[in-house]
Amino acid sequence: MDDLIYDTQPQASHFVDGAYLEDTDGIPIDVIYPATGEVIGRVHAATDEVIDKAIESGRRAQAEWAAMSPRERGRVLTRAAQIMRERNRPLSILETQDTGKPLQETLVADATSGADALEYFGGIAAGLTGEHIPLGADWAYTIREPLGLCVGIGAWNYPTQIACWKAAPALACGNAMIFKPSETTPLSALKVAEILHEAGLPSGLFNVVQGAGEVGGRLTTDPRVDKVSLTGSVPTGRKVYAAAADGLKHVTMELGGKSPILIFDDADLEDAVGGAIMGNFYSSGQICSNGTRVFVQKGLKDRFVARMEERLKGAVIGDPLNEATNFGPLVSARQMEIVEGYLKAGVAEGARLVTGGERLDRDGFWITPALFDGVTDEMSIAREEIFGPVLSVLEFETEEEGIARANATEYGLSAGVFTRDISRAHRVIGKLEAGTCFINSYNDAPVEMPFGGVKMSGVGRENAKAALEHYSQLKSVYVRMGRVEAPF
Ligand SMILES: NC(=O)c1ccc[n+]([C@@H]2O[C@H](COP(=O)([O-])OP(=O)(O)OC[C@H]3O[C@@H](n4cnc5c(N)ncnc54)[C@H](O)[C@@H]3O)[C@@H](O)[C@H]2O)c1
Ligand SMILES: O=CCc1c[nH]cn1
Repeated sequence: MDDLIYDTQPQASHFVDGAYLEDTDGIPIDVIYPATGEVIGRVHAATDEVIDKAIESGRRAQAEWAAMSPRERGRVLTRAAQIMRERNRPLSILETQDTGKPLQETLVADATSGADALEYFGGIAAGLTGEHIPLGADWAYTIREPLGLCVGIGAWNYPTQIACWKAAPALACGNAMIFKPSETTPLSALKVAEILHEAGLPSGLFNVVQGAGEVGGRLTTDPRVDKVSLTGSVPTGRKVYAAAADGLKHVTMELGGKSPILIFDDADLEDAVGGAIMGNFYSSGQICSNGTRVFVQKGLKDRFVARMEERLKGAVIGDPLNEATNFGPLVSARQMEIVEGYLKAGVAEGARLVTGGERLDRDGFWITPALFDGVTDEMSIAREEIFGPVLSVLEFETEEEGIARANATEYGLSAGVFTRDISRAHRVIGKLEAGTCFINSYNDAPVEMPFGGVKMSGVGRENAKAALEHYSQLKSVYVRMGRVEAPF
């Protein structure tokens, strides 16, 4: 499979009912390679006819899929995982072309993460059982049933991973899914659909339709849809959650963050710097869980900043398809403008730009990794999600102060602690208001661990056994063994 290269112009815009589907009446969407700004493909947003076909085929297929044994469903997912692994390189190249992320990253974090999810949920599908509840002479039992037709709506930073993190638990539980990728990165989800069908997934169970927020909105509000799972920003999450609530639909909301990393004086400096690099500059800083507020205790702060500046010289910025490159462009001109705006705001508000933050004089959307020191809590770079390569260092003195300042945000996606004092590590993590936490590490996202946020960062969890709760519902059955006693 290593010689397989996918065409960046897909066969058609949508994948519906087991086949590619085109309808050029839909609004055209150009696919732009972020490293050069070139148009490398074009898709069309789904028309009402495409959406209707996706919904109808999904509902039809779901009824039969739910009637299969969970083990049979799991086998299809496991096979898809295997195909995905075999095609990791061409899938990674396509992901790099879609997102601009370096191939060095996409080879290890995108299709591989998608395959992990398919394998994990394929493996535990057979364990989807209810429970027996003894009630003296009588008893009850529960059955874990699917929700029906689920809609997945993706962000642009991890297109393959997001499609698989949603599809794998949904399908394992016996649901169908319609997935709408971000309009910025429409390519990879089509490959996920191809692979699932090649692995034996019946037609209609995983449909991909293209489009922007308007298509997402139509899917969210359609009464034939039972659940909506969004990965996106908080403003979009508010809209989608509200629209879904009107139909009392189930939701999963994987939203944005402004996560803290607390680095104590006793931390291993190299690990702390490495963790902060993983939490700020991987994927050019475009990761929801990034720890962009790096609180460093006073005794270590200057050494931390100096060492970070030094290690940032190791960023290899260049052609993302060259495996030596470890830092790529931002996903779009719009995202680059947003980041530039925050860089200017940081300087204007009095933070010290230690290094980076330069726009490169070349085609594409390039900004070098930026390190700010002397950041204070009220600055916009410390309060708002930037979603770009901008690390802010904030100094703190005591544990209590660090925790209070870390929690002073409406977000609650992730948090990290670096310290050699293991009691302190657990004590601090216990007090941090975040859904996904790390001790002496940052940004690991294994499928075995639940992923998601608290406060404005989200509702529900992806991955692990926890995801099954969000793609299934319990039916309770009371069983009377004796006669029914009634008052009359
Ligand atoms: N928590 C997580 O797991 C996670 C993961 C990745 C990204 N994110 C977040 O995503 C954001 C970046 O991604 P983005 O710019 O693509 O986000 P976005 O909110 O702009 O868009 C996300 C998706 O929602 C769709 N959408 C927009 N308006 C809609 C509406 N009214 N109804 C239905 N769908 C609508 C978009 O077309 C896109 O597919 C960041 O805030 C980041 O933190 C969160
Ligand atoms: O972007 C958010 C999800 C994620 C975190 N780490 C890898 N993917």
